[in-house]
Amino acid sequence: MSSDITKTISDDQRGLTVDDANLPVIDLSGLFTGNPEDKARVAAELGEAARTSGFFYITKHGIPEEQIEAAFAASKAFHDKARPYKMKYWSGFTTHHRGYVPFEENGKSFPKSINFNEAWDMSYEAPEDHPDYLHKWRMTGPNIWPDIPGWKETVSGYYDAVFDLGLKLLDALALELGVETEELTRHITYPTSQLRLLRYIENDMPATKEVVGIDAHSDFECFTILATSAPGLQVMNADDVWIEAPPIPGCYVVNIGDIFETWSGGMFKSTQHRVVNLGKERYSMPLFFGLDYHAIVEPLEKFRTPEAEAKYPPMKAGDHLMRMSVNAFRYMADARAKGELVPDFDVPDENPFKREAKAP
Ligand SMILES: O=C(O)CCC(=O)C(=O)O
Ligand SMILES: [Fe+2]
Repeated sequence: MSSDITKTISDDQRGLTVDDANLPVIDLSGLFTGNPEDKARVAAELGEAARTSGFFYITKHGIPEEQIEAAFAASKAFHDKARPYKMKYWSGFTTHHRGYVPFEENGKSFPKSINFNEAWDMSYEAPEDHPDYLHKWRMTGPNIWPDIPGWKETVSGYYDAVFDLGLKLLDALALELGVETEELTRHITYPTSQLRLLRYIENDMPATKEVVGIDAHSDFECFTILATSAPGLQVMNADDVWIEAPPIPGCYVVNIGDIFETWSGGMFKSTQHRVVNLGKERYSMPLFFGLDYHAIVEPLEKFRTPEAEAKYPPMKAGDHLMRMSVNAFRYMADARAKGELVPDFDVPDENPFKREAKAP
């Protein structure tokens, strides 16, 4: 297998390049000065981006480059292990989605369509007597860890740093929406905020609608803070056109998710995005900043117009995550088929937050 082959990329997998499209880069340093005017300025920029494309880069975010590199290195150290080692930590051994997700678990139509990625998944640490852990299938509970020396410390330290950054962003976005931060943070005690350590697998298949790095989707939580090692990511802009979002040194990519779209009554956009199958090994680390499983999500009071209420009926944050995960991970679909996972919510074929791209 070679990574320097000329790839066949079908037309529907192409995007505008950064030269043709406008990608906001927002300097967050104003969130760390303690000066309310600085914070308001950053919040206004975040709001502008969240209302238009729902997607932006952030720089001066306060997380040291070495810490991000160490987390990438930990991801590579795990993914470089042999398959039998990785399968000892298969997420299918858990009922709260922790550990290793091999690529053939991805998507409900494998092998007709292939998402060429594998992942290590962890989330907010919750105790083993947490009622939602005992209940099962609620994405809540203790993490598991591979027995690689220092790995847990590196990855959990990274998680904590990005989680804290998420709280800062949440606070700024609350200001921008004109609501008390507490109105949002009251839903966060043991959140289902997952960190994925993704590796996209080298392959010489073409890039088509069926063969992708990750299929087009929106994220299900408040927003996502994403570090990437290489090109491949595309995001849908405000005109529903795909644009390439390559890594920019020192920056994270942030996209608004389904929860913020709902809270804002549709004013903030939950960004559709995908990773094209460029066939090269690629690493990425999204942290999906979410809420407690049982948090009820609906338009915030000030955005509760009749249209918004009709479009965004109340949903449980965790049910939304689970109904999407049941379709996304084969072991969950299997558990459901065997009657071990019995959803007490509807499982639609498609995410109601999906938007289609304009024809290329
Ligand atoms: O790898 C990336 O750049 C994006 C990953 C992603 O969209 C996801 O895991 O939800
Ligand atoms: Fe995503």
